[in-house]
Amino acid sequence: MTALKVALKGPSLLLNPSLNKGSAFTRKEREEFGLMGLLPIQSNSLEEQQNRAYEQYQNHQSNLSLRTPQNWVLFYSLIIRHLKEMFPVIYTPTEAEAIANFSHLFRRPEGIWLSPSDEEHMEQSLINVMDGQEFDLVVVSDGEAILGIGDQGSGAIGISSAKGMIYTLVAGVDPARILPVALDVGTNNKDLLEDDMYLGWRHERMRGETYLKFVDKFVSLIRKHQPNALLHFEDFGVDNAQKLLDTYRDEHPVFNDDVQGTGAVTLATLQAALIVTGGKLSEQRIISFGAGSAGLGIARQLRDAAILLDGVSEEEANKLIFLVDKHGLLKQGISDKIRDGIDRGFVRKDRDEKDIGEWPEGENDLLEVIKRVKPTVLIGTSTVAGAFNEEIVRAMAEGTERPIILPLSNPTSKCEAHPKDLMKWTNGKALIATGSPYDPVDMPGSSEKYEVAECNNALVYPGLGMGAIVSKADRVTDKMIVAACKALGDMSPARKDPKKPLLPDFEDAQAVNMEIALAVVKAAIDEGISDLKVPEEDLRSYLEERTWKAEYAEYKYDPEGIAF
Ligand SMILES: NC(=O)C1=CN([C@@H]2O[C@H](COP(=O)(O)OP(=O)(O)OC[C@H]3O[C@@H](n4cnc5c(N)ncnc54)[C@H](O)[C@@H]3O)[C@@H](O)[C@H]2O)C=CC1
Ligand SMILES: CC(=O)C(=O)O
Ligand SMILES: [Mg+2]
Repeated sequence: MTALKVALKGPSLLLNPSLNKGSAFTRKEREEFGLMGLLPIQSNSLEEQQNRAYEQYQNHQSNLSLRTPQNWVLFYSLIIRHLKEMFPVIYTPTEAEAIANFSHLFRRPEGIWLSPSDEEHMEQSLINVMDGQEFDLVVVSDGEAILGIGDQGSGAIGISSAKGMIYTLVAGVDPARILPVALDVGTNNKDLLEDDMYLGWRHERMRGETYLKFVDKFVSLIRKHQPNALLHFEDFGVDNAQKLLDTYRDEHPVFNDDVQGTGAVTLATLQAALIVTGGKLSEQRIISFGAGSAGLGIARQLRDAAILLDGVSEEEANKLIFLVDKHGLLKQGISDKIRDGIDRGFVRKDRDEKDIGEWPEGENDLLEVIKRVKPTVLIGTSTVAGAFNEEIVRAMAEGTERPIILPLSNPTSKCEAHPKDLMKWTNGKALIATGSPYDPVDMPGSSEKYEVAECNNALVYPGLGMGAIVSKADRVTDKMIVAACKALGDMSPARKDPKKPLLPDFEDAQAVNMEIALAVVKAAIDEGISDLKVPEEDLRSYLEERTWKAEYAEYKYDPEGIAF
């Protein structure tokens, strides 16, 4: 193996998470890099370091200490070794707690914060953090709708970081080539504004034209300094998520995870469930409870898939979906309460399909909608914990043999239902997937346990993004997303055995995302938006060669070598 040329020495090397090996520096490296005396005398293997770190992790009072790692190889290799156990700690549900307490837990900076109060320094701030380096990926959040915990102001950096870490863990995007960004545009979260320790801009959240101009300046600077970087939008508020995606998606490779990633993972889940129940997508009656970024993203993805796969018209496809938000069913009679930006095609007529008939005047709640629609699929992205209660679920189970129920709100404390209750109330008939992880649950009438699939965009976006990065596609297109979706759906364990979970386990997330990335690269080439000239049979090894591995390289000092 050829040695890596490294330009940093002494404490600067130990403080650089990309190059730091901690106690794994060899005696030879310690002498060459001015590290003698800066580390205890023993030299460890990566495995020995992992064992120590795991012991510390197990003994630690709080899992929140896992933030801001000081040695990336150790950090990522440890999590990969215990993926299933540790994934929820760096992601949902623990990440929500870490973000909510961001200003209290803050120790070391990560990524970059950009704020309107320092707008004149925006370009220089980016130049400072980029330090002449090229990035493959920029993950940005403005913190308005973090998971289901709402406005978290400058704590947004936590979700940008976590989503970036998952790109590395699951798809092998080089962590040194990922830039997490928080757009600190103020907050309307009173608790934060009243907290003396709050580290963000103490200002009400910026809205309207000034907000859009600020974001536009940021996107223009990214396009200027990092013209090839994939721009991933995360946890923007519902009024901005789709708008920003529509504004930039034809200009630059951009991706909104809550809209597109959630749509993709949910479609893959549903396709697997339909193999078990034996129906076509276009024959379903689907209720999407919560019509925000995720709920609408899912509705659009399902509608588009019904058109593409089952050949139905757009009008027919729109009618498959019943959107229920906080004012009940979105129907003509409550038009004044329906947010701008919701596709009018999803708004139901006051007199609906034959067997549904006239909707009662006023607001029609979820129970009313369930009783009339007799849905086969119920999806939750409402952030309302326990919304799928016993009455609702039993009413659904009366109208369909195998109810497909997907309570997707995160973190666990916001989930619409606990899978064990769904199993109980449907007498073991429900097909379930959730947004956060759950332990297997009892199945009434069976000695076996039901493994609940985790229907979280993290199972699909890393491979999708990696595919976009490696193919150097100049946009992220619907066809690339459909390819990702299909690749994921094809790997569903339920396809082979209906008792198995609807999606592959997160334990297998790396292998799964390799297939997704491959499918996305092929789709980009087929669509003519990638100039990659690699024969199809070599694409897998091409992709593997570009996958970052959590392994140490041997170092050799060179003043012209790498320093980041
Ligand atoms: N499993 C997954 O992969 C994903 C899960 N999510 C989860 O979905 C939830 C929503 O996320 P976003 O769509 O980004 O947020 P959002 O704020 O854009 O949407 C939430 C929607 O729920 C509606 N809502 C609020 N109270 C309601 C009520 N009582 N009844 C019906 N609807 C109500 C809101 O009006 C809004 O339209 C969050 O918990 C988030 O963690 C989001 C993205 C991916
Ligand atoms: C999974 C995700 O993106 C969310 O809960 O917002
Ligand atoms: Mg999200």
